[in-house]
Amino acid sequence: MAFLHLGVMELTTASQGLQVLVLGAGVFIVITIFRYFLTWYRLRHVPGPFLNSLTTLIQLKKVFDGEYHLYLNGLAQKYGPLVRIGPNEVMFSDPDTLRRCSAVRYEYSRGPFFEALRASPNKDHVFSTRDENFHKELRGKMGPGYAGQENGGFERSLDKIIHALIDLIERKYISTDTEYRPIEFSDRASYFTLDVISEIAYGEPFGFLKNDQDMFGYLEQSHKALPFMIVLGTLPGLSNWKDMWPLSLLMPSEKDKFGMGYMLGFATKFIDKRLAPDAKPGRDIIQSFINHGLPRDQLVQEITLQILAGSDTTATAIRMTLLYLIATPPALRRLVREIDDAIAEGKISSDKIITTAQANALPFLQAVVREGLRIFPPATGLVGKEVPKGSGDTVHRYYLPPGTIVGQNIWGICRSKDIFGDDANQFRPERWLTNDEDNLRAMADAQELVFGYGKYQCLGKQLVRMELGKVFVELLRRYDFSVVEATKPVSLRNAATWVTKDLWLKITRRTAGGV
Ligand code: HEM
Repeated sequence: MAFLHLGVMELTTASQGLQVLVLGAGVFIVITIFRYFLTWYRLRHVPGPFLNSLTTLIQLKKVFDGEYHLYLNGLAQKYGPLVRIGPNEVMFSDPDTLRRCSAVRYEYSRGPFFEALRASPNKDHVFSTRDENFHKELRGKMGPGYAGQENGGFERSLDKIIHALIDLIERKYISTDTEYRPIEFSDRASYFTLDVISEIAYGEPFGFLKNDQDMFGYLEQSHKALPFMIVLGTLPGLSNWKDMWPLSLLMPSEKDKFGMGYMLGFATKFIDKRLAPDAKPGRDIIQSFINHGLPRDQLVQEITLQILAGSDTTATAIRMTLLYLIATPPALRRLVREIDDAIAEGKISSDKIITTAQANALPFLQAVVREGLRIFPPATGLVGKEVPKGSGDTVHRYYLPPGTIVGQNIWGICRSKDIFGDDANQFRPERWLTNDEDNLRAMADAQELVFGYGKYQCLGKQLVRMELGKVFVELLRRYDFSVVEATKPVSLRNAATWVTKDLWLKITRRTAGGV
């Protein structure tokens, strides 16, 4: 009997346990639905596709489709200046709102997307941190290094790598009437920028150009890692998970023999050598960071970030501007004429790499650089900022409660007909030579936003300008370029950043005006 009684008691306890469990699950589901509803309700007045207001998965699909920039711009054209693109995300398409979100005085902060940019689990660099005070402190310490102060500037380093690029072309890729030697220029542009960054950071290039090879499988691995990064960047709630076990195992490690992990390991060894008690101080960007008090671990993160932030973006600017030039003969002819005339008049030395001061004095070259960055912004992500705590904000007459993520449609800004005229979709550097000061100011103010603005503005902007000013002159004074396959000159995918492949070019030596 006692045995039976015990059995009944156990059954009762088990069914009570089950009831508590079911009740708990029920409460959890109700709270989740309620919170979900509240999130949806907060932004119900902002126009946008209904499905987007329910889930971020729609965006995720569009990112994987590879034309995210066109999708976002299409939404802007359909729904207006402010569109709801996710449950807690809106997107704007005008310069004023972009400036507002990044200006010091408006106290917006970074949204969760930025955490996806971490190179190591739980370690932030200046581009990933969401702690506004830490971000400000880092920018203060690194600003002089990025500006090239204290290390004699970037001129010599850039010239060295431009020589390496020319040397590679001369060794392997000059076609003639009798020899056909096409070059896949997309990767070579990345090799160039990766060597620039390593030369500037470590005083030695990685050797991509010298070896004409994807060193440590860096490009291959970053292309493979892209889907993972896309998911993390688009579903920001997941960003923190990747820093936890077991997902943290997928993150680059200093022990890796290839890819970003190898770069991390390389940076660590380099910094340890530099910080050793008997080490001689260098004259480079890292020494500037050290002099301004950046500790060892932070140095490793920042130096790795330079590669992440500065290589593919600048390579996109180089490869796509060159492609637009090839496809626009009047602009190409005018640029080549400007270069040839400058050489003939002694404004550019005939046997040395053009200096930045000389490049800055060539108006059409500067117009080409601006136009290339405008027509094809290298970084097209939303880089969403968060509406400050307190009373929220009002954008385009829509109230946005605190915590709303506000993303930018930089593609739309750069292709705006209101700002750039009816031919905004055409590559036309001549637009920058207008005498209309007001129009020029408005265009320049909008185009500059490809580098962000204010407290978040790109720290590599000055270096990029120098690279672009030099590289086009040094290529075009020597060579003619043509595409190999006119019906599909390049393979492009946009996933907030660009994945570019198969830009096959034929390079021939110029017969006149070269050095
Ligand atoms: C054409 C090339 C480039 C473009 C278009 C570009 C664009 C951008 C953009 C849009 C941002 C983010 C702004 C925001 O959050 O609102 C950014 C941030 C940043 N970029 Fe660049 N970038 C380029 C090249 C470089 C290079 C060469 C470097 C370094 C060597 C670099 C270093 C950085 C850093 C460190 C940040 C973070 C700034 C901060 O957190 O305050 N970038 N860049």
